[in-house]
Amino acid sequence: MKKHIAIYVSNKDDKKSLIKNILSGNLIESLNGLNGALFSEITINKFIEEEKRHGRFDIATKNKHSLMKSSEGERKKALLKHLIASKPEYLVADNVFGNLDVQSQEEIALTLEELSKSIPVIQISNRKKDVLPFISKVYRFEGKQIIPFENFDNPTPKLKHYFIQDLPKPLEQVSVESPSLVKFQNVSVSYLEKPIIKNICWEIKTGEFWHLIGPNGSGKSTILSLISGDNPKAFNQDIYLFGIKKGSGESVWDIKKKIGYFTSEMLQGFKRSDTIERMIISGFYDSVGLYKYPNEGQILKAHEWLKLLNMFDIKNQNFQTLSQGHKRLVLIVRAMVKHPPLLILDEPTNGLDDLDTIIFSELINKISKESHTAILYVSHRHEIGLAPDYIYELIPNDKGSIGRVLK
Ligand SMILES: Nc1ncnc2c1ncn2[C@@H]1O[C@H](COP(=O)(O)OP(=O)(O)OP(=O)(O)O)[C@@H](O)[C@H]1O
Repeated sequence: MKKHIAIYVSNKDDKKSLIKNILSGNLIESLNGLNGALFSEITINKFIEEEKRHGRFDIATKNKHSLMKSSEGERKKALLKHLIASKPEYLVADNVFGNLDVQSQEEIALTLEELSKSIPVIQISNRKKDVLPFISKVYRFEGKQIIPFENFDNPTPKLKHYFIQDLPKPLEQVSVESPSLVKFQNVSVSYLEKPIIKNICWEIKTGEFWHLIGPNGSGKSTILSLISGDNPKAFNQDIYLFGIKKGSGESVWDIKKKIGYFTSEMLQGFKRSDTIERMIISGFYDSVGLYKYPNEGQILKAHEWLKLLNMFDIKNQNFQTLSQGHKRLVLIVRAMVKHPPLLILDEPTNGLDDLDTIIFSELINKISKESHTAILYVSHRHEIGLAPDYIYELIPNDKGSIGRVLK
């Protein structure tokens, strides 16, 4: 029998160096000299870069799309197939279930279990419940070594109120024409004759907290791009944003002013170095990075948010020195600092560890309770403790996904 292990990492650990050390054969002696493959978003991003820069399409998804045009789940499944075909001698599987719907999680777990019969699988996970059933031993990454994780089954300790202070009030209220922030009336989208969504009717009103769910490829990102992006498919559709019909004069820029946006993808390859304080202030200007001189009111407001995050004392520290979990909190506050009417969180907990997820949920619940901002949270995960008011579900269908309100 092969020895399959999991390495449980927190967001404070240097996962990249862990992966590098495993693949170089330095960390796990039995893998030394073997040819390993990496199943990770890191690998997907490398292939996407190849598509963009050199027009190389080494991996095609089930729908024969390039990775760039595929949904997150489609990319992941295609990558695993590609890696298995390359016959590696072991597999490092990182964040196995991130971005995957329930059915795809089961499929990938089965594929990995099958693979584990012929080669060793080294799983890297920051969620206890994600550890694969065939794994025989769990380790932690400490310093430059891995050590057995004693008491792995003990539950993550409960935190009591990480955020003590009230949510800072808005500096000035962003004005909207109507309490109806997003309204879709019979919206349908197809790509190259393939129907994606069909007759979607949905409304998000001021202050509401929505969770958008649906299997991989059901059209969640498509819906987001109709709201916040410049997806040309939005033309000639009955889409109303902040009370105004989309395409009737408001620029993408006008719309973006009213939306705070965070996706975990923002952290991938984000190299900009700026202080934590300046990162937050940049949220007043809808830019990542600060190119203007902020006024005193903005600086003081940013300080209130920094105090809420318990980061006031480190406000001049480089953003890049923060852990993955703390970087997320800063970027969510950056999206929220101007109290936008709508805050979009696209797969915000992908890659977040158990403890930081609890803190994330507390912040989002607090924003929902103590502000007028509506929240649109898009994720496959139902995080424990996170309390959306409503769930909107996309249900795949040959004629395009249909939608329904679940609660
Ligand atoms: N520009 C495009 N051209 C062609 N097809 C596209 C394009 N963008 C998206 N698609 C297809 O539309 C479908 C819906 O994709 P979308 O990304 O909206 O799904 P999703 O629900 O967000 O999936 P996931 O949970 O996997 O991220 C997918 O089959 C995808 O391949």
